[in-house]
Parts: sequence; C-alpha cells; structure tokens
Amino acid sequence: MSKTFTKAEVANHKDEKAGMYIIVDDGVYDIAGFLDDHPGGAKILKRVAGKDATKQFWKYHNEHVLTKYGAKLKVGTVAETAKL
Ligand code: HEM
Repeated sequence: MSKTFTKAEVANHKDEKAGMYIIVDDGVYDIAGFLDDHPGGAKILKRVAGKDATKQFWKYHNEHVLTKYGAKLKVGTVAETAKL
C-alpha cells in the first residue's frame, strides 16, 4: 500500500467508479467507499474529490480521525513527479 501518486493522477480520481481520492498532507485517501459513513456528509467530501483537502481536513478534524480511519482509506502518498 505504498503507491506514489502525482497530483495529476489524484485529480483523475474524482468519481465513485475510478475511486475518489483526496490528499491530506502527503497521504492519498480513497473516500469513495466512505461517503455514506462520513459523519460530515457525502456532499462535502464529493466537493474535494481529486483535490488537496489538507486545509479543509484539519479545519474539521483532529489527529484522532486519521489514526482511526486513515489506514483503512489510505491508498498511497503524493509526489510531485511520478516514480516510474
Ligand atoms: C480521510 C478523509 C476523512 C475522514 C476519515 C473523515 C472523518 C470524519 C469523522 C470521523 C467525523 C466526525 C467528527 C469527528 O470525529 O471528529 C467527521 C466530521 C466532519 N467532516 Fe470529515 N472526514 C474526512 C474528510 C473530510 C473532508 C475533506 C472534509 C471537508 C471538505 C470533511 C468535513 C467534515 C465536516 C464538516 C464534519 C462535521 C463536523 C462537525 O459536525 O462538527 N471531512 N469527518
């Protein structure tokens, strides 16, 4: 589970079929399967799909949330350049 994604690749994942990726810090999380379980609602998550949501994430959550759900949702890390 240590895939590296470029921001462009993350941006291509923004619907429930392709996967819905968001960036928080240097982590990439697939929130497609979490939409209905998100206590903050699906709508707000869909709005940041494919984007860096670091600022929004830390506005509404603390470290505890990533500790609890992070491992389950994390699909990799983000890098500026793709490692081929
Ligand atoms: C990995 C991604 C995310 C996970 C695992 C997650 C998880 C959670 C959890 C567990 C809560 C319940 C409150 C708490 O325990 O602190 C919550 C609430 C909330 N989340 Fe998220 N969240 C994620 C991403 C986001 C993003 C990207 C946004 C905004 C764009 C967002 C907006 C909110 C809001 C507005 C609430 C409600 C806060 C409140 O009612 O006080 N979440 N989320």
